[in-house]
Amino acid sequence: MQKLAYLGPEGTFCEAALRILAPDAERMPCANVTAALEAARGGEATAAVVPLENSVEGAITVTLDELAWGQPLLITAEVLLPVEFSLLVRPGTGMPHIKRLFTHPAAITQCRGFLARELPDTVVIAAPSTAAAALEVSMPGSPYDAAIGPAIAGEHYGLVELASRIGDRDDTVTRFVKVAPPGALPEPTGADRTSLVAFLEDDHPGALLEMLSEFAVRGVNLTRIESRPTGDGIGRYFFHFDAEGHVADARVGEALSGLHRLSADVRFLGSYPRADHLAPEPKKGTANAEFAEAAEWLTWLRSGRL
Ligand SMILES: O=C(O)C(=O)Cc1ccccc1
Repeated sequence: MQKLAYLGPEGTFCEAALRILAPDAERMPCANVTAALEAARGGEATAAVVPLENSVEGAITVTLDELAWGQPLLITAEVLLPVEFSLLVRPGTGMPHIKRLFTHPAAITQCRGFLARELPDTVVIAAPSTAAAALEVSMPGSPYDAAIGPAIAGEHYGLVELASRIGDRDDTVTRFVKVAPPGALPEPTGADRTSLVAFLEDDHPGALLEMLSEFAVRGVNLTRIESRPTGDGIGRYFFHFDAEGHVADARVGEALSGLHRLSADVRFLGSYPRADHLAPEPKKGTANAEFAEAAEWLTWLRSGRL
């Protein structure tokens, strides 16, 4: 049976995502994203499930950075989870009692409107996860008066739901990914996504444009692009790309070869089925059969037997 490390403790959104991806897996809750990924790297877990991006706030940067550095891991699956936030308190706590609130930074940014409107004077403190915050608030003598998290975390830790659906938008979706040590890639399904990281070999005008052109000229659509600091000083960045298609697709494979020619430092983060099952229609001239036909034509030219 597979054992999946995830951002714990019990009751996180991450656990809900894991249950969708692998209902029968053994679960290994971890204190943070780094620990979950380390468990997958070290073999204590088969794989890890971690949050990657959010439809309102964008990237979960700790995940992007952890995947870019250290021992390589490959994304093998993704899931899109609608997230609903609840305000969770110990029984007997009312709104006026909430002086200190504890929750995950992604929940803080997605409940900004509610916090400004209903709890303008409350001090908001970042927690390792929503369920870690709920667990902490449930402790007698906790320095925190409330948590924001999934209703299920409130139930699990004996808290009361003082308000529900407090997110700024009620259609917020978080994308979680399953990552495993390098191994066989998931088969192409026709509706896939490929993730990678590219470091600039030398900084010059148009360096990013050159990278983007590798995708553009082959009709590969990007679904996410992110720049992250390398840590080597102000102005030094590397890039995350999510592209439509599978590395087994000629257009994606050729775009990756093109990137490799531009920069020796390209980290492949996997090709895996899209959770939304959207299968893009390849642009004219970029289908696998068209690449194969063009390669045959080139072989013929090179043979000189015109
Ligand atoms: O803390 C959690 O429950 C998580 O899974 C991370 C998170 C927090 C807020 C929105 C989406 C994911």
